[in-house]
Amino acid sequence: MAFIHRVSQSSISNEEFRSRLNKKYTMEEVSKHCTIEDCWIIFNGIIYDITEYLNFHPGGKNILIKYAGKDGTDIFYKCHPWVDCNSLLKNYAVGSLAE
Ligand code: HEM
Repeated sequence: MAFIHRVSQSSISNEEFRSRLNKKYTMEEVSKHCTIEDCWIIFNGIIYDITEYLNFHPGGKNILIKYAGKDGTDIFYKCHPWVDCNSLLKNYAVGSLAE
């Protein structure tokens, strides 16, 4: 199953993860990545490029694409507070939100 396959991949090192977070993006920049070919989402201040993950999301891509280029934190917790987003999307981190 595609989803199981993806989560069994090894993830990037903590060092690599931290260095990605050093890259800061403004909300304005994030909002440009709002299409099915180029889809970013913010979760707890971390920006993820979920373009590939759209195909694996168990809730489907249509529901997720509504939050493309936006902050998905609140809706994420409403839909599935038990899901460990940070570890699922670790490999897709591209940066963090500029203050
Ligand atoms: C980008 C971060 C997200 C990740 C990593 C993620 C991950 C997941 C996972 C792992 C499940 C399966 C949960 C389970 O069966 O226990 C799921 C289901 C679901 N997700 Fe997400 N999700 C994300 C964002 C969202 C957002 C923003 C929404 C709402 C707009 C959403 C709506 C749903 C819904 C409705 C289901 C349930 C599908 C069903 O019961 O068939 N997800 N998601």
